[in-house]
Amino acid sequence: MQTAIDESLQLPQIQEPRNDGMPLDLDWVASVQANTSAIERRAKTLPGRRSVKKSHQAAWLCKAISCMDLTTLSGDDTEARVRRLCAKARQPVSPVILDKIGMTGLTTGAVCVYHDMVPTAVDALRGTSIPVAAVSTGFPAGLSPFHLRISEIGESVAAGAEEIDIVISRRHVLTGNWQALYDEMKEMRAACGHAHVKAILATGELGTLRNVAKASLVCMMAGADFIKTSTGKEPVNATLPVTLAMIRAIRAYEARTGLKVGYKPAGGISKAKDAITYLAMIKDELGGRWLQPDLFRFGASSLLGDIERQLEHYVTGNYSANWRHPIG
Ligand SMILES: O=C[C@H](O)COP(=O)(O)O
Repeated sequence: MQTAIDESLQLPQIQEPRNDGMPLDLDWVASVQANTSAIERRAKTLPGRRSVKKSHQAAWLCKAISCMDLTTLSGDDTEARVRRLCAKARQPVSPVILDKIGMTGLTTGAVCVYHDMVPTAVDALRGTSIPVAAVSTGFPAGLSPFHLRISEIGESVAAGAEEIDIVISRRHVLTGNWQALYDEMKEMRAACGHAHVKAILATGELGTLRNVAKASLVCMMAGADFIKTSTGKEPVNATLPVTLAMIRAIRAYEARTGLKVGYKPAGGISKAKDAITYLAMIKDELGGRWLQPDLFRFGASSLLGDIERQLEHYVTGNYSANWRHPIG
């Protein structure tokens, strides 16, 4: 039993130039449109458009794992929980199952934790190439004093985080203060240094898809390596319409600058079939190159459990109980 790896899932990873951003182009921002009803119509058709079965489905699910920021962001996180999460990131699926589908060396794309847990995660992932992502800048509201948000980034990087998920000030979007958003993002990107920065837009709090598209563009102009939908703490987190608005902004930015920016839907993605819908949408709208962990991540705390159940079903014909997958 071998996974039929679709060619697009296996593209050799080419090192992309980092997005260093560009001067803020307010005319471009002002011209951004988002046709909400057309986007919503298209998003509705997506779940039924592509049906992948059996070995192809197993391959797509392994791809989803390799592009996952396995996350714990709870007030009651402990070092022990983070160590268990990291063990899961190293070996996300039982070796017996992976052996049966002919897959080796599978890990998650990263582990994502609060700043306080970065040293524990770095220690637990030593000897692997799995990066630690830290949510910094007063996550999730992003309303702590700006100088503290900047120093939190520096501390997370010093503690070993290679990726920093920052939260933007939603009020800059809601008041149309694009200059303030650009300046804030640019300063945060500079504070990250060599660490890659994911800009969390908190799209559920931005009001309109047009705002989402504009905020995406401004963050990319200011040098975001990734744009990310949500903290997971807003009332509405990742959705397909928001994804379409954001990835079309990524496409427009690449067309204008030649630079590829990554995309991270996060919050509320917990089903394997939803993960496949997202991957298919990315492939359709941005192309197969984006189906690699340097350009695409799921931010998810419970998706891995459902993917494991589906892979186990593929191999054994039986579904395991949820309690057998307590982490991820
Ligand atoms: O960035 C990741 C999110 O906080 C995870 O959200 P989730 O717990 O709904 O999967």
